[in-house]
Amino acid sequence: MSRFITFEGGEGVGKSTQMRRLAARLGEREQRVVTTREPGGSPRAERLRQLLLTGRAKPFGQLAETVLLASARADHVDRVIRPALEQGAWVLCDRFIDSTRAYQGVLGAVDADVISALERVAAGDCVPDLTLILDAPTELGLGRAGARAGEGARDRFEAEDGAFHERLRRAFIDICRHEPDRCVLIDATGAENEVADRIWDVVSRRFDLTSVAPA
Ligand SMILES: Nc1ncnc2c1ncn2[C@@H]1O[C@H](COP(=O)(O)OP(=O)(O)OP(=O)(O)O)[C@@H](O)[C@H]1O
Ligand SMILES: Cc1cn([C@H]2C[C@H](O)[C@@H](COP(=O)(O)O)O2)c(=O)[nH]c1=O
Repeated sequence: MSRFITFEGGEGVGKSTQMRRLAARLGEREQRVVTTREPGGSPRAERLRQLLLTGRAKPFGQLAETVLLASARADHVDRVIRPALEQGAWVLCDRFIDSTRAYQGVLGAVDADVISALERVAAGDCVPDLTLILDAPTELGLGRAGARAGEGARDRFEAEDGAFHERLRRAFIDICRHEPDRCVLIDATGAENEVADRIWDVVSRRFDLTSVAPA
């Protein structure tokens, strides 16, 4: 059984934090875990991440950015995700296909057929078994992200206005509604421990780990 879990949601909701928490919990149960992220995750894809997040690719337009994201994803899947799954590891990934659907598809108005075609080319059969969509009021997520980065260090999406982030939140909720078997909406409000417990509840039930005690 492959175990590919992705973390999705708006800016600053706690995806990276919760991915680390879940990795630690799985590690305590002697599971082999690979954590990774998008855009990036492999050396070549990390170079494309720099282009995208600094805004240097922005003048080329939304379609070109979407193609760059797909190129980065193809390398990441081929070199990191698929090999790890084939070796029996759990793969936890901070953002994946749903971020492209939400940011480039819904917010960027790139045609849904183009997004789907690029998704098939880049990810192929590497579809997540479970996607945790972390949801919180946008001001909470942006506040957390701002406190972490300092105002001057926001990336180009964090710097978008409130309406952008509300639409983004709605886009992720809609994705969850359309794919209820794969996606689970997680209440990301409250303390880190509380959110981690909500996630563990979902993961341990889904993958039958409720009776596996920490080593
Ligand atoms: N439940 C929580 N309560 C308070 N602070 C939190 C919580 N979860 C995460 N944080 C803090 O909020 C900040 C953002 O968290 P994190 O980087 O995990 O979010 P993210 O969703 O991965 O952000 P981004 O979308 O920018 O990648 C960090 O400083 C983190 O320590
Ligand atoms: C995978 C992916 C990501 N993005 C955007 C979303 C975020 O603003 C950044 C990544 O930054 P983070 O701090 O690592 O969350 O990239 C996107 O627009 N499209 C995508 O497919």
